[in-house]
Amino acid sequence: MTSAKEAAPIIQLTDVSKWYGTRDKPVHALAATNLNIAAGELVVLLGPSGCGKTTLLRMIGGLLDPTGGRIEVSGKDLWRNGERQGAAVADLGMVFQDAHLFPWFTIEENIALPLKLRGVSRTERRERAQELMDLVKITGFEKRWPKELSGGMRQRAAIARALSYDPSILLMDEPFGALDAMTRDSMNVELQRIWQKTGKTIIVVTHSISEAVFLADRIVLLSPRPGRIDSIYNVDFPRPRGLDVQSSPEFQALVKTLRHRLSEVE
Ligand SMILES: Nc1ncnc2c1ncn2[C@@H]1O[C@H](COP(=O)(O)OP(=O)(O)OP(=O)(O)O)[C@@H](O)[C@H]1O
Repeated sequence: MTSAKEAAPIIQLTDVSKWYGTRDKPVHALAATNLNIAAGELVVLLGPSGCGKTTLLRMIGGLLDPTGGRIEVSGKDLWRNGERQGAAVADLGMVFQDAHLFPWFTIEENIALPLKLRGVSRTERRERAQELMDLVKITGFEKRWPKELSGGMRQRAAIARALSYDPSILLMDEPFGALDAMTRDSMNVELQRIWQKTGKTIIVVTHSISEAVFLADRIVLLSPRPGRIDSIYNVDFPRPRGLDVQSSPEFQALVKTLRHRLSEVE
């Protein structure tokens, strides 16, 4: 049997780079970067502030055009002549640090909004929203307003919304960065469960070393000025991982290795 890592990559970056034009001088945010991500992988982008994690994630998500190189998603070019290609974008869902729910829509309406924009019928939208609320465990809150939910529940709703049109890939930029430590821990366990249940490919940006080690199949460590991939670490702890794994000597050894490497590249 072919393992996920041997199969054709679902995301392929070839010499992808980014310069930002600014009033003083251009900023070289990301040097030519090559990276393949296999279908079903959970990859974490880790690195110090300003190393280009968000820039890289936004380029993969089709929110930012690369200055150079090629991004392929599910075998399709994401950008062609500076134009974003809809066929590739359809396979991508995004979750940000802030849930970005519309306050004037109920939770169910927020989750189903991408489907409404795609012309999906009301009945089908309801069914899909219900299914997703079950998946992220917020069933019963469909008629509530976003302000009535806790931060963790709002992020669950944001994950459900990103999954509404069933993309193969979920891109998450510090999704739990604004949550308290305990909620963050439980959300990471939940994310792992959702990932195992759905089989999505997930890329998560984080500053947190322990979050990276807990979640990842692979950790891509970036270094700054300009941003580039410094090193890649495979994380082989068995799944599903419980929070107890964090007290194991192997977990702590990897955290220590990463902390040491980060202090060198910062
Ligand atoms: N719109 C922009 N215009 C100019 N420079 C930018 C812009 N966005 C980001 N940069 C610069 O590009 C570099 C990479 O930024 P990016 O936000 O991708 O890093 P990051 O690793 O996600 O940082 P953080 O962890 O602090 O969010 C930084 O030097 C940043 O100042």
